[in-house]
Amino acid sequence: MESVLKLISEQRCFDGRQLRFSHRSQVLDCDMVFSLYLPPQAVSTPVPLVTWLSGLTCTDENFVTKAGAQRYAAALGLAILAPDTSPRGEGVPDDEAAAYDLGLGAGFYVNASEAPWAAHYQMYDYVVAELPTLLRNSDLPLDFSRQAIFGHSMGGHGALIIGLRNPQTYAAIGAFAPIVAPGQCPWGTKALTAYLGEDSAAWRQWDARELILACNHQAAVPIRIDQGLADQFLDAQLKPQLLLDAAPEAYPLHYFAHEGYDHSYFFIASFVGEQLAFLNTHL
Ligand SMILES: N[C@@H](CCC(=O)N[C@@H](CSC=O)C(=O)NCC(=O)O)C(=O)O
Repeated sequence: MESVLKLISEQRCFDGRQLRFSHRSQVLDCDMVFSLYLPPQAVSTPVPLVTWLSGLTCTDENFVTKAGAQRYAAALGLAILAPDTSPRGEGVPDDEAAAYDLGLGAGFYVNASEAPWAAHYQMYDYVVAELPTLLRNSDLPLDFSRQAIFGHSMGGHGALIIGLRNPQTYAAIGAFAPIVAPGQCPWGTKALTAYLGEDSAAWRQWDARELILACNHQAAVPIRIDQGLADQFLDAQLKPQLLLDAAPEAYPLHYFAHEGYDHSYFFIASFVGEQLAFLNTHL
């Protein structure tokens, strides 16, 4: 049977393979592209899968080209899946003012319920269900019984909500400078209002702070957060203290604050090895 995943590029990297695929997405109703790093170990055995979610304005390529994660993934024997951050293409709506924080490049990893977004902006279902199913149905050497998820900023929010809502799938969560309470920051309230409507009760299932307040701590998924203290978005958008205050003392939430680091991929590249090592201890 012909694969629904079309390989569009392949590069050798740290003795593994950096791959890029295109495919039709049914849930997003558009064509999509994603990246997948396979470490050298994948030649002989299925490897654990770590999903990376990028932030506002990104495609699948920002992480692949800027984070320097492949060196660590190769050493640890981890595959890294990097999806895009929103649906794209003809007919997919964007913000009327083409703002960077809504619409294209800003899917927020939620399932939109409001027009005109709902027809395409179903990024939660895409990341949690459709993309893993496509990978399972391919012949790629991935071990789906060992998965973790991490991300940056909007993607850190995505990793937190997806990991917290699916403890049976993801063994650990990592986040760089995440939006921890989208219902309490300008980026989040703008996006959730557009995608989910004015009623903030509908936002709770998409808000990491609300999820950690409500979660069953017997099934707590370990979390590592890295946050730069020179991050330009720290006080207005990210507000990590809201999550730290909401989590019970016993929750396995490990928070690392880093003096002098900003919001950029230079920060991510500086600590991606530590994040992957943390995720790997739970796989
Ligand atoms: N253009 C905006 C800021 C956009 C930005 O900083 N995007 C970050 C993620 S922010 C949260 O989700 C990012 O990862 N950018 C891509 C990159 O390669 O750096 C502005 O100017 O304020």
